[in-house]
Amino acid sequence: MANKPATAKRTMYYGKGDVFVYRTYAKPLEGIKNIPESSFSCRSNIILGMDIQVSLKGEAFLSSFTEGDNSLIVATDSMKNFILYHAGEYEGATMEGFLAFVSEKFLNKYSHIQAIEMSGRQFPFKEITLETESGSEGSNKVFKEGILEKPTATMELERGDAEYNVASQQSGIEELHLVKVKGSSFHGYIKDEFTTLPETYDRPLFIYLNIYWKYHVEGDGYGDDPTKYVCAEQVKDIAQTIFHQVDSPSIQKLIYEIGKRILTRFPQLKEVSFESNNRTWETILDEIPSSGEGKVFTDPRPPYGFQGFSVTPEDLEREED
Ligand SMILES: O=c1[nH]c(=O)c2[nH]c(=O)[nH]c2[nH]1
Repeated sequence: MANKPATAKRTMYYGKGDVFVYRTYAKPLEGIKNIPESSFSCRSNIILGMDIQVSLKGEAFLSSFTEGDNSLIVATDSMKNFILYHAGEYEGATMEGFLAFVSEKFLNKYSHIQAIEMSGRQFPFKEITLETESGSEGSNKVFKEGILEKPTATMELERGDAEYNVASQQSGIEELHLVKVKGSSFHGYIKDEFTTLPETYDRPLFIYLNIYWKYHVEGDGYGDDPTKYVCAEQVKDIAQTIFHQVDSPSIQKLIYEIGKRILTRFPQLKEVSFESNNRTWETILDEIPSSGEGKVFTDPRPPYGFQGFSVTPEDLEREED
């Protein structure tokens, strides 16, 4: 009889999302490398705020799906408690470090878990500024929420024969919304019977940007050695600086330039990747006679365009040659 084809590994996981963790007075993140594009130097971590997601994987969970046998189920409610309890135990300074710490604790505690995937979005609380007789200074007690862009992290830890292995790891910053009112163009694209878009030599380029990065050595992303840690705030500042400096012919070229600068500043990274959206405003009035360069725009109508691209150190080497 012919051999049966090997059955593909089935999808199977369960977990908890939106585990909101607010840890106060975590260890400050200090001693990061300074870069020319950013004045960012420290996260006080007076509030380390995170929205965490956890998924557990393993063959041991099969009977819970097929038989309704819950005897090996860690209730997702207990997962939430586990994460919150360990937020008090964590002695490090980064969300990446916290995810790694909790993942390891889960695998230690429940030997039937084969792999655990955790991800998080950080809420950057910013201290409010107080005006005093000697100038303005930051409050160390009152913080405001509401900055759009958020640092992210995701990792998967697998149980190996002798040790735990990091199956994947990525850090990022999401929801960076940037508009450049002049100095961007888009022309030279295919013109055929489907083309209605006029060429532009100076468009108001509005982009939504998510940027992600991976380390050569996963542990560098935990922040235990702050000189190796890449801060989302610095990556954001690089993206903003390049957007200001480069008169881009397209979003494609713009994100490539941002990626190269990030890899130049942080050689500990093996990849930077992008998801970008084009939200360029629609021009209503191209000229306002009384207002010099003034124009009037409105939000674009759907649909929107997008790009995905990753940049690696080989791109830097190729350009050096
Ligand atoms: O930067 C851009 N890249 C494109 O591929 C594209 N396509 C389009 O219609 N507008 C733009 N802008």
